[in-house]
Amino acid sequence: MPECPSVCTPQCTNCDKSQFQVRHRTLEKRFLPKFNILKHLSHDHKMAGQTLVPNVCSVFREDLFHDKVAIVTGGGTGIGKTITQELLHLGCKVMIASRKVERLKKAVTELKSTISRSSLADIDYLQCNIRNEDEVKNLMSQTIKQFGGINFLVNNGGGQFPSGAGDIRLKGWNAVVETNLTGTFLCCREVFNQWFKDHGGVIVNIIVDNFKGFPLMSHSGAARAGVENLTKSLSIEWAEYGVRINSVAPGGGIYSETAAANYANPTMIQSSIPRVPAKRNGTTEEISASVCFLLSPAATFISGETLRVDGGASLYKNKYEIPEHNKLPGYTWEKDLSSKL
Ligand SMILES: CCCCCCCCCCC/C=C/C(=O)SCCNC(=O)CCNC(=O)[C@H](O)C(C)(C)COP(=O)(O)OP(=O)(O)OC[C@H]1O[C@@H](n2cnc3c(N)ncnc32)[C@H](O)[C@@H]1OP(=O)(O)O
Ligand SMILES: NC(=O)C1=CN([C@@H]2O[C@H](COP(=O)(O)OP(=O)(O)OC[C@H]3O[C@@H](n4cnc5c(N)ncnc54)[C@H](OP(=O)(O)O)[C@@H]3O)[C@@H](O)[C@H]2O)C=CC1
Repeated sequence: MPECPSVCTPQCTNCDKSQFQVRHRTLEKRFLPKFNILKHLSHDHKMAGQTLVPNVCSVFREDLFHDKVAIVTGGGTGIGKTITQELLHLGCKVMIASRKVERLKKAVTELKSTISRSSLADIDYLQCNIRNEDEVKNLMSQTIKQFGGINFLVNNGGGQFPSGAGDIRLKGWNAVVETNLTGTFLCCREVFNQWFKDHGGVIVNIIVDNFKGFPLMSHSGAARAGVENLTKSLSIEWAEYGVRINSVAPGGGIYSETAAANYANPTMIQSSIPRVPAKRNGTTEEISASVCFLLSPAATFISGETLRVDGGASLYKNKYEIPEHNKLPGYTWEKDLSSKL
């Protein structure tokens, strides 16, 4: 066990681990190759009666976003939750939004307890299915009412299911496209119409590493390619209103329990490791840092861009193995003429 880098925090009331030890185990857990080992690490650690929330350790200065308001869709789980934690740590007020109220409530209770008394940070949640236009309109208007405006929108909510393209039913295709492309568009349009048009603001869209196609998730690959192009169009259309917009494309598999739970085989995300030059999955913290960078004044000259955060995976091997076959024969005039004889 390495030495605790910061002030030691209380012991867990269920076992004898310190908060730092638990944090260390949590990180270890992310990189275990065999998922079944997780059962040995799964009890809920409680510090002074509360479920443990790991310390945030941002590379950015603590007051960076102290006068800012952010909306993070899908902010109650996985990558979105880490982004929310880091924004709060940097003094931001954050509204998290998604479909499942229980998950949002739990995240708000956990994360509220991490905000120090001297901080201007605050967090609340709103139920919002980003596919529903009225709910998206309500998300923007309620956030403005509650926090006095909006500076940042992080379009993180999204997802898909794995399936060969030949088996995707229209309803499934529409569900994925409406979630990832239409949902992102609705959030962008509404934040622009209700606030950014008059006050400016910054948008970051979370997409995926689809740069070599996205086999077995073709619906999501197509929808996210749409978001990447939308990012470019809006960066031009809305520049004169003081709006910047960029995308972050996580790749190589970013481990979180909720992300893994979406796959029938929860080791699916780990299975991408051999195809990542960095030879590991990414962390939610690595995605969050990129998002905070793009939201920050360090990125005021960056707009319309997609930042790949993938340990080099998008430049390396495709995850899809093609079996040996002879179904795509070459064309020659000789063969063509002989077939006509
Ligand atoms: C097999 C190998 C694959 C390669 C794996 C590589 C892995 C490493 C790389 C990973 C990169 C990306 C990771 C992530 O994105 S992690 C985050 C994942 N999180 C989510 O995906 C959560 C959100 N997802 C969803 O909520 C849903 O998937 C969906 C977007 C579809 C939401 O739609 P809705 O709530 O409307 O869903 P419904 O359940 O009502 O379904 C509507 C129709 O969609 C079809 N469907 C849905 N699920 C499946 C499924 N599992 N299999 C097949 N079809 C599905 C179906 O037609 C549904 O309608 P019916 O039920 O009436 O038929
Ligand atoms: N983990 C990874 O390896 C990668 C993830 N990504 C993308 O990053 C984003 C976050 O994923 P991750 O944290 O890993 O996984 P999670 O499953 O934890 O996050 C998905 C989030 O999106 C929310 N969401 C889904 N559909 C909707 C909807 N219709 N309206 C509002 N919110 C919605 C979910 O909340 P709720 O269910 O409550 O609605 C959930 O909080 C996703 O867009 C994902 O596709 C991209 C590349 C790789």
